[in-house]
This record gives sequence, structure tokens and C-alpha cells, in this order.
Amino acid sequence: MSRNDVVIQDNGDVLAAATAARLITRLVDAQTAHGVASVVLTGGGIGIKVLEQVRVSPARDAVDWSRVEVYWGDERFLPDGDPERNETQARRALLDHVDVDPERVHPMAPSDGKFGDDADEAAAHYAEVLATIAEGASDIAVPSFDVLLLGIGEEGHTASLFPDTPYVRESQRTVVGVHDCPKPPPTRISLTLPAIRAASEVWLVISGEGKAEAVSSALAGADPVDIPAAGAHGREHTRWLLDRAASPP
Ligand SMILES: O=C1O[C@H](COP(=O)(O)O)[C@@H](O)[C@H](O)[C@H]1O
Repeated sequence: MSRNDVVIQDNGDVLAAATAARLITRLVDAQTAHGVASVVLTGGGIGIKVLEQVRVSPARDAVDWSRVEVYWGDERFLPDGDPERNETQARRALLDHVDVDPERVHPMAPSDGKFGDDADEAAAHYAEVLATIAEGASDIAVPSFDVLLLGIGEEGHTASLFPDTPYVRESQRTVVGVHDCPKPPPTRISLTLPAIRAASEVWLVISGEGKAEAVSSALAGADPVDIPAAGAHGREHTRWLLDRAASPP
């Protein structure tokens, strides 16, 4: 039976620091249990702040970063090194500062990489990468991620799955090229809801009053087609990690 928790912190700074502490512990526990831990990163303001808090925590050295597999839940399809790419931001916030094994860091392709500007090809390739690493722990061809971080948008999008799009309805593919996004940049790559649901734990980390209505709808059981975040669940645990401003009234 999967658990669902809501934890509310006073403000975004406390939320970021508390989530960083929780993430360090989760990675250490996963390494203790099975040697190599896996994490799926998110972009967005609070998601990157969490990584910065991991970086400045003395406890970060409790993690053996060379035994962490790093993935992304979504990416803004922009040139390599673009400051708006989730990968660029995650590297600056944390990955450039810890001893990760480059072979275990799995960014989604940039728009000037080997797939050129073909986001669908880049997404199909990422699906192959995930399928190759998958241990067959679940029915779907992605690794059983130990922890998958997500943010949400004011309209309820999560990863790059926006409301009422073919992408949030996707039931077969694990990774999709996403086009005509309402939030820039318009082209993205995203895990789908079935891939997200393969994670052992899903943590939705959410800050700011602009998100409160979407959070409230998701927790009330909205249709994921309308509020994509409502469809994000972990196999074992789903944690809604909120600041007070983002909490339902
Ligand atoms: O564009 C994106 O936005 C969402 C939420 O970002 P925020 O800054 O409003 O918190 C994020 O979850 C997603 O990964 C990112 O690509």
C-alpha cells in the first residue's frame, strides 16, 4: 500500500533546507540497502534551491556521490550549457561540487546535440537509456528510482506535462518530446506519468502562494488531465513537501 504524506514548512528557505536533509538521508539509506542510489532531479526555483542546500550541508559527505545515478524528470530543450536548462542549473547548484561519476549522470539531450532540434528523437533516446539501465523491477522499462523530485506550476503542470495535452494522457511511452508548451521554452522533454509512477518515492516540492490552488485540487483528487501533478505517485511513498504559502487553505 502506497503512503501519502503532506508536510508543511514555514517558508521556502526552511522547505529547501528540510528537503535537502531528507534527500541526503534517502540517498544514504538507499546506498546502505542496495549499494547504488538513484535520484531523478527537477528544475524550477525550489527544486534548484534544494540542490543548493544539499551542497552547503556538511551532511552531504555522508553520501557516496560516486554511487548515485542521476536522472532528470524533464528538460527544457535548449542548447548545451544554456542557463535555462535544468541540467545546467543542477550542475551549478550541486553536481559540479560533488564527486559524481560522469557515467552515472544521465542528462536529457540538448537542442544542439546529436539529435539536433528533434526533441522526439532525443526523448526516444532517453527512453532507451532508461530501458537499458532498468532492472526489470517493474512492468515499465525504467529503473525503479529511489526518489523522484518534482515541482509544479501554477496551472498544475509537473515535470513538463501540462494540462489537457496528449503528453499527460500518454500511457505507453516513458519519455516524450513536448511541444507548444504554455510556459517557455515551448519545446521540452519529459518523463510521462507511467514512468514517474515507477519511482519508489515521489516528492512534490512546492513553494509559493501561486501554487496553492493547484496543490489543493491535486490533493482533493483532481483528474490528472486537468492537474497533471495529481497523477504523480510513488510506488511506496508520495510526499507533498510544501511551504505554508503553497498549502491548501
Ligand atoms: O519549467 C519548469 O517548471 C516547473 C516548476 O518551476 P517553478 O520555478 O515554478 O517551481 C519545474 O517543476 C520543471 O522541472 C521545470 O522544467
